[in-house]
Amino acid sequence: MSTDTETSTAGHPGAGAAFIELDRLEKVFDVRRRTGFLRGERRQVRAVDGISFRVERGEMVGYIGPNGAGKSTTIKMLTGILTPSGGSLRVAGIDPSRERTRLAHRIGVVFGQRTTLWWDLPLRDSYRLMHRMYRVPDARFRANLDRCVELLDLGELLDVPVRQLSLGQRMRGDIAAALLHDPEVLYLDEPTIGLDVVSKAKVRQFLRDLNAERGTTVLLTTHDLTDIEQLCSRVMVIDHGRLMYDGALAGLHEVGESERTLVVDLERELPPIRLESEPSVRTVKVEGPRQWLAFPASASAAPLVARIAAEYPLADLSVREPDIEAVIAKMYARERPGEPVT
Ligand SMILES: Nc1ncnc2c1ncn2[C@@H]1O[C@H](COP(=O)(O)OP(=O)(O)OP(=O)(O)O)[C@@H](O)[C@H]1O
Repeated sequence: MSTDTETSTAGHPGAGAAFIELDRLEKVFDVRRRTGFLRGERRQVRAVDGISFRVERGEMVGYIGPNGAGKSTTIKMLTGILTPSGGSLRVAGIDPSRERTRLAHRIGVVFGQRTTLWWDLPLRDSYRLMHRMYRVPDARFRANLDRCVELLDLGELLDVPVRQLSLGQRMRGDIAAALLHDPEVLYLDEPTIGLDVVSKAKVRQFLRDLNAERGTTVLLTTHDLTDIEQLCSRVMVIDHGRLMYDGALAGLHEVGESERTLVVDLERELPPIRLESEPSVRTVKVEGPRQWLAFPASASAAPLVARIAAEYPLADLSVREPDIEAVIAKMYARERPGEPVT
């Protein structure tokens, strides 16, 4: 880990500054649009519109919102790729856009949709290049690589060119690449997108262990609320560049009145399920022996499943999580647009 003196004071709760600190951060893009021959108009897009928050060292925080909400723009400013138009920003006491190279040694980034690996090289060679680029001491590099190879199950893949890897294999390869230089903070942009259930579970378990064992701070962007549920004690929701909510996931479900759906397969076609003891449960759709029941996302599915199993001939069932867009749409319906809910 780094011996930088700034971090030793900046990272501790109560010592004044948080590990990541945004104060009324803004990013405005100038966009030109052609409206006709030799004619165009200029427009400003406020991608990030006065966002303030603090993240303490070792926190795992979800950063979610619909498409175009401003998540990637925030992460790009946190890494120093983009310079803010207004407000201020510090990561480990460093201003990212001014000292991007110094910060690069202390952060790791994974973009689910793009790879930082060399397409034509085997994973092993990409890692060797990163070893040189980040000037990681040999012993530390080997220890980090061995650990990632073991926990992310990369042993068989090290000599395979990146372009031949499946999406899940490539994602695990990218996560390892982001961690070889021992970053103190990891930004993950959709790390489980397109992965199957087994790969998702593997990635989530790895991130949990990383956070518990090394205290790595994690900021996670995802459209999958299960990622947040399983990894983050705190979630921030943004929309139209503004912070709409900052708190526990359960609180978000309450504020958004979001619902999960229980998909029930009965052994035969029956009238819509009615549970006298569960007034908050509604049967929203029936198709042959399959029925869809909506229930509050903040409630546990277990008692509901037990009731159905006791009263109906149950063949199979599954639970569907609400999607982020639906949760936020409901938040909008209740709150005035643009105002943080907490
Ligand atoms: N380089 C750019 N030039 C102009 N506008 C941009 C640029 N980058 C982003 N934007 C705009 O800023 C807004 C926020 O985009 P951003 O990529 O941060 O959203 P996002 O929350 O990451 O969305 P997604 O979930 O789709 O990745 C959008 O309206 C987008 O069109």
